[in-house]
Amino acid sequence: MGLFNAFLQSYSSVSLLGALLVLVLIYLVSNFGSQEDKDPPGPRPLPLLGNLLQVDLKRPYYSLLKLSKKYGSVFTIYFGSKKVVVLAGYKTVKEALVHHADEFGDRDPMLILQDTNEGHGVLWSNGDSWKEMRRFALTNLRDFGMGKRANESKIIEECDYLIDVFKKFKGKAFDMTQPMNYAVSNIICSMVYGSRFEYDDPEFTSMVDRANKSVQLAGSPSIQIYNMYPWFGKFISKRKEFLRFYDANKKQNIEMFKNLKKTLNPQMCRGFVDAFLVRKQNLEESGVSNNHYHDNNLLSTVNNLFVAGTDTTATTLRWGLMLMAKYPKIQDQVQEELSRVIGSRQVQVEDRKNLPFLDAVIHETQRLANIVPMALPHKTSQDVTFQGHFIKKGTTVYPLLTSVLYDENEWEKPHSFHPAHFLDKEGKFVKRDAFMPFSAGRRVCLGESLARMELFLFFVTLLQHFRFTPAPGVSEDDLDLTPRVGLTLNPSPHELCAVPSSRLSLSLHLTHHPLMAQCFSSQQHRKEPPGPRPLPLLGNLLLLGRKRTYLSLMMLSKEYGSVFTVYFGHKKVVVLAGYKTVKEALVNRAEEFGERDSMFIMQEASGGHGVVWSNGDAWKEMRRFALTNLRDYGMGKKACEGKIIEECEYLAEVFTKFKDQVQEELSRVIGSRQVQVEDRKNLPFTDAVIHETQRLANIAPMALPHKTSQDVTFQGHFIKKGTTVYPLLTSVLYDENEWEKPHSFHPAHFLNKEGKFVKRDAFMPFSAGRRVCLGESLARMELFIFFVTLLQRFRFTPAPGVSEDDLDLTPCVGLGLNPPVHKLCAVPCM
Ligand code: HEM
Repeated sequence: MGLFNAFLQSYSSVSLLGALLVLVLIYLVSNFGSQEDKDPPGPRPLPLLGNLLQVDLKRPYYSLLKLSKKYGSVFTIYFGSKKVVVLAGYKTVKEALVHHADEFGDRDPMLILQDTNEGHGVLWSNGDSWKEMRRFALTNLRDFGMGKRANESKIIEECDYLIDVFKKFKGKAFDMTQPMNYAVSNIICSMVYGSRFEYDDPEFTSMVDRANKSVQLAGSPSIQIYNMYPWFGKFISKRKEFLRFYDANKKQNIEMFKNLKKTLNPQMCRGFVDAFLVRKQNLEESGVSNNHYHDNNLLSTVNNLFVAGTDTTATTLRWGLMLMAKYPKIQDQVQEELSRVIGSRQVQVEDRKNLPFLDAVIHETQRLANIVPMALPHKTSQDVTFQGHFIKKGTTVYPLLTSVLYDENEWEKPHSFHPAHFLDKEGKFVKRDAFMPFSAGRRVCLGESLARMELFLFFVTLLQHFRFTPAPGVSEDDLDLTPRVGLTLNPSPHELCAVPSSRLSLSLHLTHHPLMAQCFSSQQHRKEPPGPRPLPLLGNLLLLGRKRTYLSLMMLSKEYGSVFTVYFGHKKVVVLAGYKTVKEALVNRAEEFGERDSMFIMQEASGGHGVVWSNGDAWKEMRRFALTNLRDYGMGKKACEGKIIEECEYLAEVFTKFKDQVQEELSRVIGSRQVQVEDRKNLPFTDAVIHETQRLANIAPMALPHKTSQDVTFQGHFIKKGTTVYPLLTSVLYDENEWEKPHSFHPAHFLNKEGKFVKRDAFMPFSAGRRVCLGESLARMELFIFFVTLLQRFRFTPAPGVSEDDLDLTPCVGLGLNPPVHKLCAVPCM
């Protein structure tokens, strides 16, 4: 039925008859459909139509699943005259894609995508060009943050924008497709173009809308007919629409490339496009012609990343929210786990391991949503004998991912939404082999790590802020899970309500938890943190060393514990000491301890503006803007590396002026190559030395003063809203429970027995939580490159006449701890 409907949608009956006649003639002169002995079995094809009568073109994956029950896990089917081998079930798909990765690893582009991509790019290409583009895209997307921490804050920031949009609907029902697409698209855009876009920027929104519509069109029955019978092309209106969208996005991309080219700085690539243009330029300059870095590959690869990076993840998220609305009890469980484990603080990727139920729900959403049901068509790169069947080189192969994700031998309840598929008896998360929504093998999804991070952060943040329900008048049962037709499976059009879950309801929720209930009841006693008795006017000033307040506070913490009160004159201050306490306050209770308390002098100077000394919405906006823009200008990215290396050169020049060594000898010896950030992983000892320097130097010993944003009960103590709080970072970096030799310079703190670098939780020189240093990634990169470059070129020694022991490590007084005034020799290395 689907087939004939598709015909009737697209043709007049006269042209249809004419076309059928042509097909009959072609069939008669061909030996179509003749089966070889060892061909995989399959239903007998009809002339011209092949097996189209057995396939519902609106849901071909579903028909193939049914056919696999009859013909087994490797079978042949004819889409018109096109012979296709279908692989079904986890074991078979895995065996083909993973164990015979090369043989089954080529792509068979559908005709409509061959027309537009012409064998370029990464999705629909093959051979050396595909290999080079895939490698280049992977390397560069990783450099621009894919799967890394750098991306985490970008995604979290984008969640904030999305939340603002959702809030505007004030709990009323709306279609979430567009805002979700824009938010997700911005993540790939910032990696590809180097910037995000506003949701009301018509250039951006039209590009996303067109991409989304194209994916839907590419899976429509009439375009499938075109893929099988190209002769009908000009009669198919959806094909024309698809090509129109493709051309419009192509034009827009060409315009964007032009603009990026105008401002291109090879030392500072903003994103994938810059990196590509620089590579292209370098190859041209060195006279290498005939390479893969040409405009067509740029255009197709960017388009592929843009489409694949937007549609898939946004669709999965919409399925997730719809499933939450349909199964409110599961949503309850997710939100209970969220409030118990992270409360209202900002989520981090690291939290995933402590949120097994939520993780299971995301995995189960991906499994059931099954958004790429037949993967993308593969092709055999050579003759293969597989499970006793012969498959000729060049045969189209569909790895039927539906049959893996719904495999009855692998899943207990393959057709239900059952998060327990991913939980063991103790409620711990368990991986499942047959979880294969990203496919596997050579053509496995290139954006898997990015998608996984996005799904987690977006999903958690949305569920922290909203409760999702069906539109008024629609029951949970009415929510229809039948997917819309398309190349990827979207939910059918629907609206949901995103009802803001107020902080109050979160807190109320929390009081049900025994630990929290304990806190709430102790609040009634208003037990303030202990501390030394203050004198009138002076407070505890006599106890606080004038120069090294942080050391006095360390001493006081030994007496009064990890949360204590101290009076700076008449100003009451609560001090937090030790890794566990500081982390609990700044990370787990980020909101309550996240305000800045201005020092009077800073308040006078800054007027409460800017990002360090401000609070409220102004701070939020400035921090977000500064972070986005510093990142756009390279912070924490490869783009920054070149800039820092350049600066090292200037510094090295200054240093060498003080020595009488010959410049020429210097450059010859250091002529070895320049360090790169990537080298860090191969320099564990250097890395440990840098970390240990930061730990021991402890340059921000009391962080900057915080302030409670509301009344807080913390570790049994009551702290009033507006109280100044000092997270005593010294007490974290020198915590005797955390460090083996807290007061010595001991790089081994960061090395395991094999000499490999190990992270330490109590390494917190940048502080943590809401007010964590905004420039952490930049600083870490600078420290590494400066330090390594200087040590590559110089040996540092005390000034003549000063012994190593004479070098005094007592820091200078100041807001940050500087080394005391001293001179060193920078002796150029051989
Ligand atoms: C939930 C999200 C996603 C899902 C379920 C998904 C799934 C898939 C699947 C099934 C394939 C086809 C694999 C095959 O042919 O065997 C694929 C390919 C691909 N995906 Fe994804 N994907 C997702 C997100 C992303 C993102 C965010 C990006 C952006 C970088 C991306 C980029 C690609 C590319 C470039 C390919 C083609 C790889 C090649 O042919 O070598 N995907 N994806």
